[in-house]
Amino acid sequence: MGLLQLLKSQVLCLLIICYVFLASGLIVNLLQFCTLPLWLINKQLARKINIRLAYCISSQMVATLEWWSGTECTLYTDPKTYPLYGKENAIVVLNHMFEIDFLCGWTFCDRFGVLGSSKVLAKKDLAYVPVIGWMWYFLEIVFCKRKWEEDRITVAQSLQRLQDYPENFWFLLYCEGTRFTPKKHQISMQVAETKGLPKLKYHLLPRTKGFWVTVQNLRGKAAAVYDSTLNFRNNESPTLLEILSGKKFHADLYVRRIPLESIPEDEAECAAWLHKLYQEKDSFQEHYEQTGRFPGPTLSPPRRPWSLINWLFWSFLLLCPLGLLLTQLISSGSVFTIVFSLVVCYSDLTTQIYSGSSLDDRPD
Ligand SMILES: CC/C=C\C/C=C\C/C=C\C/C=C\C/C=C\C/C=C\CCC(=O)SCCNC(=O)CCNC(=O)[C@H](O)C(C)(C)COP(=O)(O)OP(=O)(O)OC[C@H]1O[C@@H](n2cnc3c(N)ncnc32)[C@H](O)[C@@H]1OP(=O)(O)O
Ligand SMILES: CCCCCCCC/C=C\CCCCCCCC(=O)OC[C@@H](O)COP(=O)(O)O
Repeated sequence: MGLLQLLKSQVLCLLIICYVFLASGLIVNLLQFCTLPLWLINKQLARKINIRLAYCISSQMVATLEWWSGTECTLYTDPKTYPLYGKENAIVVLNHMFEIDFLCGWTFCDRFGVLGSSKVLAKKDLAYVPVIGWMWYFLEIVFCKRKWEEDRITVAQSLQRLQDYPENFWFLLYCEGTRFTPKKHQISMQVAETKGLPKLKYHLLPRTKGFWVTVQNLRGKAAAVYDSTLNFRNNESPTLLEILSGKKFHADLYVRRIPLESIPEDEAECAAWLHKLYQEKDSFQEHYEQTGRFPGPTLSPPRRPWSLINWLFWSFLLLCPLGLLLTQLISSGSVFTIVFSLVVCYSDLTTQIYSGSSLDDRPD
């Protein structure tokens, strides 16, 4: 492990990153709250301001992936459709296999200039998470309770509200509804069997209702579905903690642009279409497994400096007062200072010992 890598893996660095994220996030949430009266006067302006405020939060996580961990992202796609990315509204269908798949999605959003405005069909519980969940409330993120009797109305209404959204957005849909685990896979393949559907090896059986309601309600607004399949090189499954510890990975994303008009309007036909899509997605994963790459040409959209600039700005703003406070505490020599310093040093030491052994003991 190099010196820089060792430095990045210190608990103190993790604490600093989380402090900047939480403190800046709560400030942004407060600013978002202050835009409430504006929604009554000028809704489109309020939306545009909230897009920029949301960027301040989500781009910090993007910066940790791109600039702190140095993770690289390669896009496999048709060069003819590439110029359209970021220039139109789209529904993104992504496999849900990795802890940080949403973060890789955000990275691509940033590279195509739609990070602040991008949306997701998220479970309702996430709306109550401070910083991210509160930010999403002002971004008009669509939440579902995963109870179709209720969702069919509320999800459709939330999607209809996006018809006059003033900026381009990508709407992310994890049709599998939950992250892949062998146990969930086994259950969902039992459902596939009872429905007479072909088995999938790398995906859970997609939930078709959310996809159908999204396509129907975004017709005329979204131009296409971006069928996206994500994988990491060397069979790795990165965690958020590893990214925050500065560990580098290489993500590969395979994207196919499918015009929205080509998707059937009828619910049953649309469901059958989605099942077929997931069978194709499964074959792309099989291709990756066999060859270590997705089919077709590769492109590497460059990372942009804005996420880093935003991160440095908030770090400067929030770490300067903290530094001053700590200097004052140390010079006062209070008991608190000594206890705090000891706790930080101790946790740093134990993490080094643990990470040293656990990383080295990992199987190849
Ligand atoms: C160029 C670059 C391109 C791309 C870049 C990539 C991405 C970037 C894009 C945007 C990024 C933006 C934001 C991302 C940020 C963060 C995201 C983070 C978190 C969000 C993650 C979540 O919260 S996922 C959970 C919530 N979402 C979903 O659940 C969506 C999928 N679900 C549905 O659609 C559901 O249908 C529903 C929620 C609408 C309703 O659910 P409900 O449970 O009520 O109904 P069902 O659908 O289950 O209907 C019952 C039918 O299901 C069958 N069944 C039963 N058991 C199973 C099973 N185990 N598997 C499959 N099916 C099952 C049952 O038989 C019923 O069948 P029917 O025939 O009657 O339909
Ligand atoms: C600058 C970096 C600062 C780092 C601070 C870390 C704080 C991280 C805080 C928030 C991240 C929120 C991301 C939310 C996305 C999580 C994905 C997710 O939760 O998917 C749920 C889905 O699978 C369904 O799950 P279940 O079926 O219920 O199981």
